[in-house]
Amino acid sequence: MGMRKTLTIAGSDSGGGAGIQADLKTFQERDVFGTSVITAITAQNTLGVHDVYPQTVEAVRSQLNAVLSDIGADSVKTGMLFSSELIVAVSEIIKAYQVPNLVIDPVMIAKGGASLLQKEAILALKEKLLPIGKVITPNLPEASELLNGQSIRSVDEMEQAAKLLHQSGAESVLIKGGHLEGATSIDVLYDQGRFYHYEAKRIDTKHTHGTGCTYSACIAAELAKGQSLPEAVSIAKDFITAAITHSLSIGEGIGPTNHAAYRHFVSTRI
Ligand SMILES: Nc1ncnc2c1ncn2[C@@H]1O[C@H](COP(=O)(O)OP(=O)(O)OP(=O)(O)O)[C@@H](O)[C@H]1O
Ligand SMILES: Cc1ncc(COP(=O)(O)O)c(N)n1
Repeated sequence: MGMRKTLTIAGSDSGGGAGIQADLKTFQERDVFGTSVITAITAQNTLGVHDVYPQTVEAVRSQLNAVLSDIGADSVKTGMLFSSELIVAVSEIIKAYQVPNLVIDPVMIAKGGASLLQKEAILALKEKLLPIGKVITPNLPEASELLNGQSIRSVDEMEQAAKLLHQSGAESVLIKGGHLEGATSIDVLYDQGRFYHYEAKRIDTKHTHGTGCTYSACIAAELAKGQSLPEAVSIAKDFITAAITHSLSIGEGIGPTNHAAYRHFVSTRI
């Protein structure tokens, strides 16, 4: 069969904890061959985003064509897409190459508050990308934004929101509960008419830079290897929980998660 391949289409985080860097580190840990298309360069560290340099549509198209015309992909994840013109270009090319297993992480705002997606791009995300995705993985503020500001404050409301996002065109929906309070952190998956809950002890740490990126990258890697979506999310939940448990105090601000933690402390199973 050969090695499975996963493509990330995302922004570069010079600080190494989120974006393209988190994705490629995760792919390596999960034993898939990682390729990348960079949508924007961020000058970023643990204290925040200093600058954002979006790439041109031509630059993004060219990278996508280079990867997909030769190497191909068994799955793909999108992270920071920044603008509606980049979303439209990415959607068209993914569709043209019929890339399977698209995981959409609808990255909108960095932990420090910097905008990673222009407000007017949300419509393009909903209309162009959502309908071709296998699963969308919003956190609570992102799910609210996609549902025109509807508040989500409990697991029941997460279930309702997941169903609504499915009705608006997403095949499956994983809403992440990292932003809820409580002793555990619960994520809700709505897949093929069923709800799945993924629960882990809430870890008391400020070092959570790149959690969403790492989680969706792991889901994409597992889908590339042929896991079902509920199983891929289950493995990714264990992977991200280990990465947060052993997160790194690097820099003065919000440190990155530890991508090697699952391999070191939980399992040698791939
Ligand atoms: N303190 C924590 N302890 C345990 N699990 C957590 C914690 N914070 C987040 N998680 C888990 O990490 C995963 C990512 O969730 P989160 O809601 O943080 O995503 P996100 O906000 O998109 O991440 P990012 O801020 O990187 O974009 C989810 O599985 C969530 O439950
Ligand atoms: C390039 C890029 N992509 C995504 C994130 C979100 O990650 P986080 O919310 O953990 O800062 C980020 N900060 N930078």
